[in-house]
Amino acid sequence: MAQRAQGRARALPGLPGRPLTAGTPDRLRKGPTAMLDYTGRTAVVTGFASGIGARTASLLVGLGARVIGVDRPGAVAPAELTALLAARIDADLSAPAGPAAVAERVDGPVHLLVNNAGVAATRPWREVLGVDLLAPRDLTRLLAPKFADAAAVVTVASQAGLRWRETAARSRALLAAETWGDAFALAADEPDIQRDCYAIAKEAVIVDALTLAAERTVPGLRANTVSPGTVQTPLLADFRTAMGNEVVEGAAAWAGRHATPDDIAAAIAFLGSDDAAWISGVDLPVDGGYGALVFTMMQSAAAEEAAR
Ligand SMILES: NC(=O)c1ccc[n+]([C@@H]2O[C@H](COP(=O)([O-])OP(=O)(O)OC[C@H]3O[C@@H](n4cnc5c(N)ncnc54)[C@H](O)[C@@H]3O)[C@@H](O)[C@H]2O)c1
Repeated sequence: MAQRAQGRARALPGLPGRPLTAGTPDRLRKGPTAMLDYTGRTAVVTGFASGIGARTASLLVGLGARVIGVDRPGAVAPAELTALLAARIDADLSAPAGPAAVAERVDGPVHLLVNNAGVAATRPWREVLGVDLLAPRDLTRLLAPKFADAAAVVTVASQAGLRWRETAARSRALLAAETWGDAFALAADEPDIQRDCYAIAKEAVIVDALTLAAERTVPGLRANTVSPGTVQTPLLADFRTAMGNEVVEGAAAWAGRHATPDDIAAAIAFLGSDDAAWISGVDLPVDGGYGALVFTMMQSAAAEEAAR
């Protein structure tokens, strides 16, 4: 497998600051007993045309997977990456017909679904709730009949969803909405949801994975999320607009850099692999430790407050 991966490694058009390479990073090439063996596995990656999704798709191909890439109609993907895919499905995941079309067109069995497509709060709140929350929720369930016996879903959440434990009741209410219209109606009455739509969508996908793991709604499915801090992708410019440069650069200044798409793709590939067979219902922060810093700062602030 490692040899095959090595054979496929070649340069793809770059993402900011780093060439995109189809293949396995050196640190993952460990010979015939290598971890992360995706030989004979099929993975569906949404938002594959750019950033974290592009890197994840190329890494999974390098690890032996048959990868089906999903992105919006007209999304421009590196041609070399598209050539490595088993199939590309064009679907707009900002409307309920999107996940339904993907589930219909995917040919299974599917071993891994990576719900990665996402937009920032620079977009209208309905679009953010659709792409970042309702599409992953629906696609995971609609693909259920096509999942292999032991399958995994990894959804890309965010450090912005850090408060998911405190806000789980709101997340559950959104997740319980039968139709997208019902979810939008709920949000229409809550200015908070509209204002913080990105963070709220990410909190909810973490709670959704936890619920899938606990309730075994889709039998045999392991469900996990990864929560990146800031990542050097085209979306970072939108986060600068939505959150302000200071917030975006603050985390990177502390950690020494933004994450690269490689950092996130490696975590996704691990959680999706058989090597993570006993891991389900976990949100994995991939943020250089920044979340830990925020937690300890909050603890200190609470202790100071209590001492007053
Ligand atoms: N970049 C960061 O700093 C960061 C931080 C935390 C979490 N994330 C999350 O990582 C994921 C990937 O983001 P990225 O940074 O690689 O961004 P990106 O913009 O490079 O990639 C996002 C991909 O999603 C696709 N997409 C967007 N709307 C879609 C739609 N309606 N239908 C189908 N596909 C659609 C885009 O075409 C694109 O290919 C997102 O879920 C994002 O929220 C990113």
